Amino acid sequence: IADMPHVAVLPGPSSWYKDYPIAEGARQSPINIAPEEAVYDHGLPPISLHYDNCTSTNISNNGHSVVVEFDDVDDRSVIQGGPLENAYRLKQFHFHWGGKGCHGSEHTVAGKTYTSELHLVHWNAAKYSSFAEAAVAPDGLAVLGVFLEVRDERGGLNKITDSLYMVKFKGTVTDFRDFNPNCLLPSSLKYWTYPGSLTTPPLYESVTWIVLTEPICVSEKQMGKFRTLLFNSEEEEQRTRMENNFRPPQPLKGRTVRASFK
Ligand SMILES: NS(=O)(=O)/N=C1/NCCO1
Ligand SMILES: [Zn+2]
Repeated sequence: IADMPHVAVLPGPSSWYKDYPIAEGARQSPINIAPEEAVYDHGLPPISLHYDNCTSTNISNNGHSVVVEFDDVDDRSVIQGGPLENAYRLKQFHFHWGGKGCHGSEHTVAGKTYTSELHLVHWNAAKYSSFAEAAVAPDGLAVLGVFLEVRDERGGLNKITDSLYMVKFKGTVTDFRDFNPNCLLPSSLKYWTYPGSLTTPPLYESVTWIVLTEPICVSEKQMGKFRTLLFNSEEEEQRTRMENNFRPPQPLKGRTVRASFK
């Protein structure tokens, strides 16, 4: 036994149900979006994003992704409209990506995967007094999903990719001020929306998903910088590249995906 190999097995999505039974719940995310099955809802207003006064504070590696956090003490940066009854406050954004190649997104569109997916996480501060309280409420969170596909470089992403070397290891964080996520949005705000969950443990079924149909383009070089991040902390001997940090699509279980467009 003493000479057992030190192979750390990362508990992947397929074993999360053991610690988080909700993993097999009725409104889990991500899902495969089938555009032909989506129901156009003419009652769905456009979504409106107010990020101009947003205050980014830091960028960090939490061992699952790279996260940019925002000051969420007031409604200076919110998403509203669309399927949302209230304004939801921007708390953080992060990404999911693959290894080399075109997989890496969490949601898929008619089975198509993208190289990455950006999640802008917001919480319902009109009804709840903290992110933690909102995170366990069925209408507590709203996550805006943006697909990234490999083509030309996206200028607005460079401030992030040029900072990644400072958060290489799990548990590292560094100041990251004056970043406005408007520069990471596509020209169209056409979206699909459905009731879902966090895609990472604890997988709470508290997310109204708003997934934009139009991807943004990023370069292979920019994606390569995400893959220089590590899952491990500097103290650990293991050096495992941070990639394929996406959960695969989950059963729809009778949910309807609504489209904001015909
Ligand atoms: N991938 S996700 O559903 O946005 N997951 C989380 N976890 C904390 C905030 O957003
Ligand atoms: Zn995410």
